[in-house]
Amino acid sequence: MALRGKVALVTGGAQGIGCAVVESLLKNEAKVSIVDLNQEVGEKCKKQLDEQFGVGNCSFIQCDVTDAAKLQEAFQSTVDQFGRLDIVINNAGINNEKNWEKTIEVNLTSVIKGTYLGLEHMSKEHGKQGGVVINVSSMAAFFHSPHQPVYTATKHGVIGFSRAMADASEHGDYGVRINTLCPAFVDTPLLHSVELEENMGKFVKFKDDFKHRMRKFGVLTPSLVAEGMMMMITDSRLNGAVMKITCSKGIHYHTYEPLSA
Ligand SMILES: NC(=O)C1=CN([C@@H]2O[C@H](COP(=O)(O)OP(=O)(O)OC[C@H]3O[C@@H](n4cnc5c(N)ncnc54)[C@H](O)[C@@H]3O)[C@@H](O)[C@H]2O)C=CC1
Ligand SMILES: CCCCCC(=O)/C=C/[C@H]1[C@H](O)CC(=O)[C@@H]1CCCCCCC(=O)O
Repeated sequence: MALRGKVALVTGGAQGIGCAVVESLLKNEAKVSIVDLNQEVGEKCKKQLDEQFGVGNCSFIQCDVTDAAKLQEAFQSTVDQFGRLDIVINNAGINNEKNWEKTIEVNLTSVIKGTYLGLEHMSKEHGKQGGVVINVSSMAAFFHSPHQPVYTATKHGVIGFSRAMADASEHGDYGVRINTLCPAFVDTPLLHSVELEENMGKFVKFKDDFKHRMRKFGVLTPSLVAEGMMMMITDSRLNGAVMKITCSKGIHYHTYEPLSA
């Protein structure tokens, strides 16, 4: 599955799921722009990937995705450096019920902005060649919980927005596929935030329920999530798809009732 000649931008690409996806993209010969808030981790990630895949195949751009101007600059810098844009993965996300406004900004507002910026650089309505956008939601959009009310809301929103935009792209002949990824628990640093009062506020008292669900449902590896991501990137039939990844069923898709006439 060569992606030679294709260019990808991954937000939150410095660690966790994003880093696993960046590695998969590089393995398949894409060029990748890593966009992440964390300067130290991002530079370390790029150094490791340069050693593994050779210099010149990926770039790191330190950027807070909630800073609209910086995010726009990151997209433009990617196109300036690699000459085009074909794949956008809006992956950056946080889990903070105390600063819940920030959670909405990162997990939903910035996914919307990243999708629109992707269309600016990929859509046929802008004279571009087309492409694919993958927005990262969560199984929290299907199994709500008492300790992540705003995180849950943002992940519901990602699905609704992405499916509506997929329809808009089809009706508007944008040539851009827009799909959603919904992993269950994944073994990344984000998972540990549920233990912290600074993240969860008053909801931290529900952390035992969260940990019970982790034991019950299991914890995925970032590499399996990256495998699902690559499937949605390369399968040109998929637009408006909602991929679920769980320990019990692996990689599968949510099916929706067809719109009644
Ligand atoms: N870990 C899990 O159990 C699950 C995670 N997800 C989602 O997957 C996505 C990735 O999460 P993980 O890899 O687990 O988390 P992580 O915390 O390991 O990585 C997230 C990355 O996003 C970056 N980031 C955070 N805020 C940012 C901002 N404002 N601007 C730019 N970069 C920013 C961080 O620096 C970090 O490198 C998130 O959207 C998360 O909600 C979905 C389901 C399960
Ligand atoms: C706290 C940051 C990481 C959050 C990871 C995430 O998205 C968790 C979602 C759980 C939510 O908090 C409540 C749940 O039960 C969600 C996980 C649901 C997994 C269902 C698996 C079902 C199956 O295997 O059949």
